[in-house]
Amino acid sequence: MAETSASAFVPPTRAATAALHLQDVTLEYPDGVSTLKALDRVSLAVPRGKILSLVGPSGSGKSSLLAVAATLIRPASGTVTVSGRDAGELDDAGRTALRRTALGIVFQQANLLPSLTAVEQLVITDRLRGRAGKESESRARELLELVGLSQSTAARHPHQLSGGQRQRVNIARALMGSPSLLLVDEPTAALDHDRSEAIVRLLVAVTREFDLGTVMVTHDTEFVPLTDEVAAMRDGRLIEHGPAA
Ligand SMILES: Nc1ncnc2c1ncn2[C@@H]1O[C@H](COP(=O)(O)OP(=O)(O)OP(=O)(O)O)[C@@H](O)[C@H]1O
Repeated sequence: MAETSASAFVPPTRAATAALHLQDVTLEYPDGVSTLKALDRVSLAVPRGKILSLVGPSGSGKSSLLAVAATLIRPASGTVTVSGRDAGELDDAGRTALRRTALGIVFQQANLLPSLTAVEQLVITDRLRGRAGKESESRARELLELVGLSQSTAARHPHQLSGGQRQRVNIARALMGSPSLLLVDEPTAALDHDRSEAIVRLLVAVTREFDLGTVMVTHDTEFVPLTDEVAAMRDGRLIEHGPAA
């Protein structure tokens, strides 16, 4: 898939509909007699069609931000809006539905089911959404091809795939639900230099292709300039946010 430039034009109306909008989000954990602020009044918007790198030292709050954006944890205060919907106004069932329809999550470990082929890993997510049939399988095959996996690779089980191929299956699986927001946690942690670069380039390409807002937590600052924006965290606070280049 052809990659477009990082400065690709985004029409103002589309840019105005953020895939993710955090406003004054604070998340606290109990810490002995006091509380620890894992997120301290974080405000951040990620427009559709853009990929943001989230960087910062260990313990700075990156995973906490992803968990709040994924609506897996409710913040103590502030608002989390995914694709125009305020997650704070939804009950558990509403948040689960939001995750299934608007969110794609790529965890650091692929967490693929050992007994399923690559194509089956994608099809099963459609079954969980109450969809099934031939259409699911053809969409799964298309997505696997789009992320660079051949039809024969699509028929393999996880133990027959390389780390980079497993990560590609992981990304394709996150795209099955046609999300508007893609959250990616350390996608290159287990990969060598060239495979890491290829995965970041792939994330940039799918961000464009599917008009996603993508947040990628990364320690690999070398590949940050391939993305659109960078946000840096320290001690639960967003200390910098601007163009990645
Ligand atoms: N479940 C929890 N209970 C208590 N404290 C937590 C919990 N999860 C995270 N923390 C604390 O919140 C802070 C932010 O942690 P978080 O995992 O978000 O950081 P991070 O930037 O993702 O770190 P890393 O790069 O090491 O993954 C840390 O001080 C951490 O110890």
